[in-house]
Amino acid sequence: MGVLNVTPDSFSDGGRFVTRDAALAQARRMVEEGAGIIDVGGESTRPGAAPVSEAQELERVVPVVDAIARELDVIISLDTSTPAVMREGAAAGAGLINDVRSLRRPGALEAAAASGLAVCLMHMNGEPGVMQESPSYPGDDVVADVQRFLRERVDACLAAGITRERLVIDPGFGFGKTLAHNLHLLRELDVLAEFELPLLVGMSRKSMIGHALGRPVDQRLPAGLALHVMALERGAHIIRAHDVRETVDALNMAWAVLNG
Ligand SMILES: Nc1nc2[nH]c(SCCc3ccc(S(N)(=O)=O)cc3)nc2c(=O)[nH]1
Repeated sequence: MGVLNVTPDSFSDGGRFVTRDAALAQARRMVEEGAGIIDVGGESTRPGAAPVSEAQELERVVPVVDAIARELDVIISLDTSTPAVMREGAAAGAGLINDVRSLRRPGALEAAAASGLAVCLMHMNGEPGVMQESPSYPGDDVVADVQRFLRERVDACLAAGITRERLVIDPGFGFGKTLAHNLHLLRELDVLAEFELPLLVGMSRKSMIGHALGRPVDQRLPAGLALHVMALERGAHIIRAHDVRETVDALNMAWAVLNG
């Protein structure tokens, strides 16, 4: 899954792909590099990010989804929590709703159900504005909290008529988690196999690398590849990354080892 931020303030590539043509060119490049999904996000959900209006998010996302759907043969994912973006993005040709808030906003569950699209449910502790301010978990057991949260969100989707074959789950690395929480979560990632659902992870350029190695955002690729290979080994099916070419090679090499 290639990351396409169409926001001016994204944490690692803010402002580079705001124009529709620049976004389409980047999507084309990621598909050429081997991306099977393009994740289009119009709201930065990095820690401390400013909220974005519905109109702004629609204006950023929908034209880009439309342009990609017209030109490229790739699954388009909507990185959004906004019902109107889910509706308009689906109409424009998106195939997956990737909601970091797991359809908890008013109207989101209904909009996702009505869209017929696949849905990724992701664990987040708090909201982006405050989630990294001393994150904590009952009994300091982040894994149990992620399992409990995802079970609850899966049940909410099933109750709303979103069937299991449309669901993807994600532990939400970096969303209200300390370095220790993120490392523990990756070490035990295979417990999420209990859901028997596709597993998505995204650790590309995130602060867990900065905290562990002291690397700035633009020097986190090697460590990100290591983390994503470990996630593959522990059962991840979809890897969300900025650097598609390098990630595809690392994962294909690891896959060759694992499957002989
Ligand atoms: N399914 C899914 N969708 C995602 N969308 C994003 S945007 C990243 C926002 C961010 C940036 C930086 C940090 S930090 N504090 O770890 O550096 C946290 C969150 N990520 C994910 C992810 O993982 N899954």
